[in-house]
Amino acid sequence: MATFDPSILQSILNKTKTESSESVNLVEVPPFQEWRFEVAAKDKLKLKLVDGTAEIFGTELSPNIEYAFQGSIKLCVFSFSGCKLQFWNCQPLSEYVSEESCVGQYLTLHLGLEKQRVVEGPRVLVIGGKDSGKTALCRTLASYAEKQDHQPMLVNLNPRDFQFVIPGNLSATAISDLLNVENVALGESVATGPSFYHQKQPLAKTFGLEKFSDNVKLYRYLIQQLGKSVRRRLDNDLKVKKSGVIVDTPAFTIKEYDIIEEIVASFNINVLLIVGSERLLVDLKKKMQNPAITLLKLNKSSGCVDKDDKYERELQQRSIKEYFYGIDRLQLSPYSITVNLKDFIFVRPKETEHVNLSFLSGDLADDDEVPRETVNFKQLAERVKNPGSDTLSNSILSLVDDSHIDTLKYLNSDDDDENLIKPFLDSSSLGFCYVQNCNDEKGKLTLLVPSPVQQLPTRTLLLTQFRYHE
Ligand SMILES: Nc1ncnc2c1ncn2[C@@H]1O[C@H](COP(=O)(O)OP(=O)(O)OP(=O)(O)O)[C@@H](O)[C@H]1O
Repeated sequence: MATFDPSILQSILNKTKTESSESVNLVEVPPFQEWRFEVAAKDKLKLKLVDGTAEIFGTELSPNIEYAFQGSIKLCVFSFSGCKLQFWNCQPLSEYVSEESCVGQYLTLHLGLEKQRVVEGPRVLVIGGKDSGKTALCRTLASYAEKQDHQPMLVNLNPRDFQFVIPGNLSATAISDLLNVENVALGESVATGPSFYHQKQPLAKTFGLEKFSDNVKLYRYLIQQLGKSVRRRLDNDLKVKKSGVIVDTPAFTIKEYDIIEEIVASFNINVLLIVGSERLLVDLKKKMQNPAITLLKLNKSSGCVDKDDKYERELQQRSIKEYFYGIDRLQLSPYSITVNLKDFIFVRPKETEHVNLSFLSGDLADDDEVPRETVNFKQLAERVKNPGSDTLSNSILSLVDDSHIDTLKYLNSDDDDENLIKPFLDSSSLGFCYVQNCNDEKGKLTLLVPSPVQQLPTRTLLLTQFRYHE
């Protein structure tokens, strides 16, 4: 007969996760630890904070409110004081409580940045390897600052990512209220309609391509343009200026040093955070001689999950869906509008051939420089000649703010002058629409737009590389 082992009973009693009924699970998160979970693509996990305090990447959860996390999501709930969470509706793909949270480190960093928030707040640039937790860190820092009544500018320079906009954009948003943890794009914007929280108004420059390397010159030009707009905002809004700027980026290596320099100059960066790569820190220290910039290395969280291409595409499609249709708790009603093709100017970014610079042993080709005065706009974007269903079907279009451009002049001419491209690239996006149907015979285009409009607020549509299928 088997003997009773008291350690088994002890381990059952110690287990932090217990099934309190058939379908509702309880997780206990000890202080300074985090519960990491992953939800499968087709599932929806419901979650409630039933005791203590908890946050997701810096955004506090409200007690006893039901949160829904739609599939394909990898997150963690951290607690400073310890908490109890209930979850139900589906079993996560994986879940565990980890003692190895990086939040203590993020908090120390936040307190350091907080000291700089006197007249002009810190301008922070976050760089690091792919999936090293750059976005999680930026979200956390922005949320902590917001909690202390600041309004930091959260800037996203990763065109594969999306913050209050859809993918393909470089954006800057003043964070004036909680981020929406249920929404993959962090929340609704003024363009999409109602919101739980104070609506965010992202400033977006449409890049339109998926990877920054698809057209480095255009990418760098838009960084300069966004930097200018952010500086204007800081000059006109003392609260935002005092709060500072937090810049999220794609995975750069030292080979992209010229782009890093471009960002540093455009956003007047004074704190450079390198996540998880000592090598990158050492290389940057060698190249960056500016004493006004503080370089700091942060550890990569052991919770970071690799996002493969398929997963990123799923998230991108979801962000587009949520842009038009909202989330479960706050469903939006987009509108269809039919317009004449001939009434619009279509511009699209040019995809340039990928140049492999790795053979240059870390130094960049001179050709890659974008001297500010001598940009050749023909290399950045082009006018779409004869737009029709073959080019437009299912595409995502950016509504370019052309209020200051004499668009009639361009509509009535086939001119491919490079001066034509510049004003459009210098403009911001007013929002996005999706091509539901393009009737070549009738010359009509049916678009899905987020808000009800009699007519589109622009005559210029920027055709992105992104497609959406309902
Ligand atoms: N502590 C954590 N626990 C669980 N999941 C986490 C944690 N930190 C990050 N993640 C997840 O790991 C993935 C990678 O993190 P994140 O997107 O922040 O990295 P990134 O460096 O910004 O990625 P990219 O290089 O694509 O820009 C994301 O799905 C994120 O939600």
